Amino acid sequence: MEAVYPTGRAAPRHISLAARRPRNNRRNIPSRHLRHDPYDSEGDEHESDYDDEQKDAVLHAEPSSTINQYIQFQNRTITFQVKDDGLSSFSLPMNQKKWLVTSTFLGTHDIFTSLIQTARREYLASLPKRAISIYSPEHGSWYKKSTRTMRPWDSIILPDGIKEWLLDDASEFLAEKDFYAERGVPHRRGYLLYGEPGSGKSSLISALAARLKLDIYIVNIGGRYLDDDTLMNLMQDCPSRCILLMEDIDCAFKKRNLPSARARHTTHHDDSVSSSTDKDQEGEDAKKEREETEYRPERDDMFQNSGPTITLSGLLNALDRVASSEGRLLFCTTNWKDKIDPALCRPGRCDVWIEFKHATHVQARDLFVHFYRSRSNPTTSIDIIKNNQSILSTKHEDDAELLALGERFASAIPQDTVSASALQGYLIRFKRDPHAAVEVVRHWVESGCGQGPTISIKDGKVQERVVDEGGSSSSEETMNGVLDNKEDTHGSPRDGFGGKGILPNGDRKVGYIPNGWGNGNATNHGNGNIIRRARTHFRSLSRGK
Ligand SMILES: Nc1ncnc2c1ncn2[C@@H]1O[C@H](COP(=O)(O)OP(=O)(O)OP(=O)(O)O)[C@@H](O)[C@H]1O
Repeated sequence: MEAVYPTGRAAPRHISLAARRPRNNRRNIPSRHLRHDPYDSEGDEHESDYDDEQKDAVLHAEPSSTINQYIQFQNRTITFQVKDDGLSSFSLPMNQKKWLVTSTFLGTHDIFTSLIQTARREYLASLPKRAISIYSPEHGSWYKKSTRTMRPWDSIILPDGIKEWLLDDASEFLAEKDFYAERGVPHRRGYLLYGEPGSGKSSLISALAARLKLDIYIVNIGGRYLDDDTLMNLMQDCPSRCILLMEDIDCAFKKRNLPSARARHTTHHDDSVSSSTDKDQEGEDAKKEREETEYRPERDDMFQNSGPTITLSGLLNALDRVASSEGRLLFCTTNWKDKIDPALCRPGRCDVWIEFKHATHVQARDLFVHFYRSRSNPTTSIDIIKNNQSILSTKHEDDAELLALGERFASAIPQDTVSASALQGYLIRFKRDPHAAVEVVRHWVESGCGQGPTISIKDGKVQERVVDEGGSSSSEETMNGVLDNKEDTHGSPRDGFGGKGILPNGDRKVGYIPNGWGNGNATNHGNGNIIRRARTHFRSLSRGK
């Protein structure tokens, strides 16, 4: 819908709204015709409202062409009248243009602008939002960087009802604007999500944004081109009803001083799992640790001197000032809570602290079930492979079977030692074969849960990390060696894995399952088919299928 203001007249009493037919089912709204007030208390008047997904919407706003219609708006009567453009009735419908003429008495054109804005806001609010927009600062203003498909809420698997609690809390906060106003309390709420990497902090924020239909404004407070004034302006321009995200907040003011790689490693796995005596691995850990904590003068100085940076007090001011947008949800994330200045996460700034840990048994099971359950039909498990045949399971019993497999999978995962992202990475290797995923999970756990890449490509060579019965080893193939080797998926020595791992009976060694680094301690399950299937999946992955 386009607002066309009659020109050459002061304070026009009527205004024409041209209702255009959508081209390719897309709505074309020239946003420059509408005023944008970033401080509008309703808040969503950001021009981003004309996002791609919203252009798809078709607006039906045609009253009868024979009868005038009247509405009351802001204590004025507004008349609607449809007029055609005078073209012959023989012209094709797509060439005809209709005009929706609105008029009122004793008013100014402002009432029409207000009417359009109100109608648009209510209309957009009623649309099912299919994507969230991500904004970040550029040249001191917010710019839309991307549009993300909405992450399904049920794809986030957290223990103890955390996500349900968060949803309730955030929804209640958004609905209580008046409650805050009556008590003179700034309508702002802050959450600190802290804990293990890959435990779902960012994913939860995306899913919450999708669920509450909020866009995300990400500010990297450690950014080189951000100073206190710019940050203040950004906070003021941030619309109400949005999520303001500050990731890795511990990195903002100090040089990050990571604990040693070894310390990190032991938090991921219990001693029995992580007590690998693999000297190479130890050497690599030590090297990595040195690299991470070493002081590198040129690099640090370069960053410090290359542009303005924000100060802690600048950040606190920006968050607290009256001008700072109301109704926004602030989310700060960190892997190292203890490194954050207490002033930043005190109540009023970060009111709620949520700890994220490695996966519990229940989480591991639910992640498994969710992963293999079809999205389109939650009671249908996809393509479960049985006896080397791919079948589509549709019965409810299969759900029970999936749950039983999930229990077996979870029982192999040590409690609170493996991140949800590591579990997800493991399951992706067995995309369509939950049975294989269950069969070999113990070996994956024993070998250190796949720390590091499973495949690395360096100097034109594909290096696969495999675990052997005798301990860790790796095999190398040239790119051609792997890619040329297409005919065999059943254990020929020319299978792209160096021809190792064949047992006398022709089965694969279990230790050759794609499982990651470290000492395998693998044993033979005597289930060659499972192993072959696992390897076939793995090979497909390595070919990028
Ligand atoms: N609890 C979870 N439920 C579902 N998926 C998860 C969960 N935790 C992690 N994942 C998956 O792992 C990946 C990484 O998760 P995410 O980025 O949310 O972790 P994070 O805690 O923000 O990590 P970091 O602290 O390193 O930024 C995502 O692809 C996500 O799908």
